[in-house]
Amino acid sequence: MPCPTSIRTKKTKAVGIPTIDLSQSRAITSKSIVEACQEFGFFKLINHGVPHHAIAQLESQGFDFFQKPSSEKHRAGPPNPFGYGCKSIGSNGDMGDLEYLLLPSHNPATSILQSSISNDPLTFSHVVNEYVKSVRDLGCEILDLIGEGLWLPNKSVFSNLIRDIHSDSVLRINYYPGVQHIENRELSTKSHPSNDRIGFGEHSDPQILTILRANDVDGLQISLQDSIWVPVCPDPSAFYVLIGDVFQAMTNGRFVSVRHRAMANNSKNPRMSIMYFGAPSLNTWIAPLSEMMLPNDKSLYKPFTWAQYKKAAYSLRLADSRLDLFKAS
Ligand SMILES: O=C(O)CCC(=O)C(=O)O
Ligand SMILES: [Fe+2]
Repeated sequence: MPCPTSIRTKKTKAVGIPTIDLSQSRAITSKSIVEACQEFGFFKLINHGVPHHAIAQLESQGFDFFQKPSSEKHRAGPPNPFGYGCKSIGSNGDMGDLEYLLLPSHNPATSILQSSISNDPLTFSHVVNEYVKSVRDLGCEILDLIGEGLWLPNKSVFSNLIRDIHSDSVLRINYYPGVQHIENRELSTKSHPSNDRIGFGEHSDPQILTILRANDVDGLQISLQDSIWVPVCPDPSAFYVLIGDVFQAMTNGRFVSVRHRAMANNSKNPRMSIMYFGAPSLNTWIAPLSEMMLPNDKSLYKPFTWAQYKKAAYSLRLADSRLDLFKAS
């Protein structure tokens, strides 16, 4: 499916995927980010200020790891809670050819894990820390802009959640091998790769927000209110921001957590996406902010801690609407 130049909103006007240019004035960016979060729960970010070398070095470390023989990669797994995983062992609705690395974002990975991922664990750890710090700062900036755009008395109310040293944020690197690899394997089972295989099934991210960066290979698709899947053109110089379920709950449904999926890779080149999932600490209570409610508004969600949400969310199938579990009656 070719990348569209425009998508339809629920008001059925055709607009482009919202693009936020962080080099513009704060007043303009904060207003456009809030609009994008309300309408799509998704936007593209350009002029984001994350140094090119921080991205390039992590991408290169990722490729070095995923190109290792399978037996070596499995030494860094299973991802319990951090390390290497592959979807052939997943059973919650996602399928296809996907490998991944899950890494902590506040405390460095254990040295055992680092040395099972890289032959140069010190460099690996330095590269991951530099990337995480830059992207967390970017996440705080976006959340502060949202606080300003919503005219909140404390504009840092959201960013403080991911600044917290106990924040449960994580870094995930997904790897979708190129078609050559798939053909070799599938030929032996006499089937052929098709254009509609799913790499990572439909879902919304449970956290506050996700900051995603991918290389120049198609794959990511977002679903709009009318359930049409819209392919997102790859742009390795940009980041994509996805609103998660916790943000939808804190804004009492004013922001929407975007449903998305990644198609299996039909390109010759591997696809690599890197996600920073910004999350509160496990014992943070999540409930709609009073500032998000008009006097007669009812809270749409029952309060929950992030630990409760995580546990409940991961017990469901990936595609299920997990926030429904905490709908107020
Ligand atoms: O790999 C991608 O582009 C998306 C993956 C994703 O949605 C996730 O890891 O939550
Ligand atoms: Fe996701």
